[in-house]
Amino acid sequence: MATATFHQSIVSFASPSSTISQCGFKIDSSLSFTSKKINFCKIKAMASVSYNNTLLSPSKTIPDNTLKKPNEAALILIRHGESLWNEKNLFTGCVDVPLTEKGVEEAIEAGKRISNIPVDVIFTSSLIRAQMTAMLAMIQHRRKKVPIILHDESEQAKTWSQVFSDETKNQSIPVIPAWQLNERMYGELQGLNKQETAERYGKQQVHEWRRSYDIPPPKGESLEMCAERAVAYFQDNIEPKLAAGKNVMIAAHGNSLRSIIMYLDKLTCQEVISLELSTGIPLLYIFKEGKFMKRGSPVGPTEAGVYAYTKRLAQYRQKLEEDSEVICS
Ligand SMILES: O=C(O)[C@@H](CO)OP(=O)(O)O
Repeated sequence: MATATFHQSIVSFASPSSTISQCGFKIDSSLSFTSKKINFCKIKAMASVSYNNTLLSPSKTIPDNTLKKPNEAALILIRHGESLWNEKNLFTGCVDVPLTEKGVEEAIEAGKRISNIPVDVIFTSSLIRAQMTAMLAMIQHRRKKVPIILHDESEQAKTWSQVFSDETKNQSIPVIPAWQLNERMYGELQGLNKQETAERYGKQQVHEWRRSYDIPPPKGESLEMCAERAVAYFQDNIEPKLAAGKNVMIAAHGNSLRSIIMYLDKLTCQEVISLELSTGIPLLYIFKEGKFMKRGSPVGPTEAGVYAYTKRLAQYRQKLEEDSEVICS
């Protein structure tokens, strides 16, 4: 399948897992998503209209790097490094667990791989494993700008975290946490061991909960429901930044990123099922003239291939264009 071939070198296997805490929404209200079926084909059409509109007024800011050209911006996606529950093979979802030592190393390694790619703004989920990953990765960056988490949960939080030097602000990168980028809420599976759950309910059932597009785990979110909030957030808050020429990094989770990649790569509901993301592997896209172009995953900061549009990717893109009529049900 095209998806599997394409992602061969940059993505891999499912990892372990997760509980409830800071999803930013209540289970009941999240379940109301089920009634609103997402139609990616429709979203795609709407998105290209808005890209075109936005690009009529190019960015006014002067880029401070060589990669950026008018109407062009880099987008880096990174799944958090291994978490303590990944290590224990527990369903994690929105439970807020930190990285393991290996996860810390993965984040640092990811940072080295992207250390030559400019980053103007960082979006993370509200979960610590994504935030740790973003911070550790940025410490490796060549520009040595300081990533600073923006706290806008209250007026006081905003006021008390103000910076009063323009020079210092210039040497900083805003980090915007958003619950919409959180991992898929795994409902009553959170905290359960994946292997034991498969033994109890059957491999097939657990595979369906984990990888089907529109079947939610008990009292949790399906990928479709996760996509509904993650893609909407991406369109409303991240695309405008890219259209304005800002280079963006997103540190998030296996499933919130799978849904965003589904949107960026125009994957069908069938194709996204076989898309797996490894922990701590950065993926680079170039946003240009209203389109997202996948550039692969930098193996090292100077890897030439990252900056070229490879034949394989071109063929994949062509196939996606040919298949663009596929309707997601
Ligand atoms: O447990 C989870 O939250 C996720 C990611 O680790 O697991 P899965 O691979 O089943 O999507």
